[in-house]
Amino acid sequence: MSKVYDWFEERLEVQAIADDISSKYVPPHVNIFYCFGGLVLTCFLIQVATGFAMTFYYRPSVVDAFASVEYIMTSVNFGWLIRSLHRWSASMMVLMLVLHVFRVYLTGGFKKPRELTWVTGVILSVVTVSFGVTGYSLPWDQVGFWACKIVTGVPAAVPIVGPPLVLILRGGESVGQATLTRFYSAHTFVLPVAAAVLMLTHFLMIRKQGISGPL
Ligand code: HEM
Ligand code: HEM
Repeated sequence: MSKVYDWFEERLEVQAIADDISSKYVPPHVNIFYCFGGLVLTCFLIQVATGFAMTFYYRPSVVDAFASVEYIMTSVNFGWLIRSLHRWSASMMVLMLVLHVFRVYLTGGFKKPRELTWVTGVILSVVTVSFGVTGYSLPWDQVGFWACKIVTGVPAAVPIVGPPLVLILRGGESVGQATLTRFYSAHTFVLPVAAAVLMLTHFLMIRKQGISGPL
């Protein structure tokens, strides 16, 4: 065992990493409410795993989407469980996020020097809501279709930049295949990459500064 350790230590200086991890202690004022951020991350990881599993069967076409979700629910082994987990954990992620923001706000965790952690958090909350909005339309059922029509129409109220923004979101004048393709691409590629990068930044800053002090 020690030979294996020495081999890695000589090449990668693993002891320095172990020292860094084991030299940090949880301060006494940290209580159960400080778990909410980690719970948001846990929900996100469940979403990645169950969402990835569904991409094997889900078909992002206006003709096939609904039938493919029906197939996931009735024929795929444990498909009903995987989809239900995805649905429940999506709601839990938003709930944990709200509670996390309450904790940070009420303990003053956003104050100097943690402003940038708060800013990455604000962008993360927009990304999380966008996950929910795009995912909700993917089954292309009645609620999903009309939600998509309403949500993509909202920017039209903004002068000048609004109408072109609607075109970009819909991929055309009306909601159709181009819109579903865009929502699917956003839901399973653009947003996951954005979330991963933002979370890494969020965590690196928290790691560097340590948790905020007691009230
Ligand atoms: C996907 C979303 C998010 C994840 C995974 C996440 C994760 C975390 C984790 C694990 C911590 C460590 C302490 C704790 O858990 O309480 C933390 C701290 C923090 N988060 Fe988040 N967070 C997210 C969203 C947000 C949002 C929306 C905000 C604010 C608008 C925010 C602001 C902060 C700040 C300021 C800290 C440092 C607090 C301190 O040092 O006391 N985060 N976050
Ligand atoms: C890499 C990450 C993800 C992948 C690959 C993924 C994939 C999918 C797929 C294929 C569907 C269509 C199947 C269905 O409608 O049941 C879906 C639906 C959905 N997703 Fe995701 N997803 C991911 C992350 C997320 C996250 C983080 C959230 C929430 C904040 C979320 C919320 C939803 C919602 C609400 C639905 C609709 C569920 C339903 O009506 O059954 N997804 N996702």
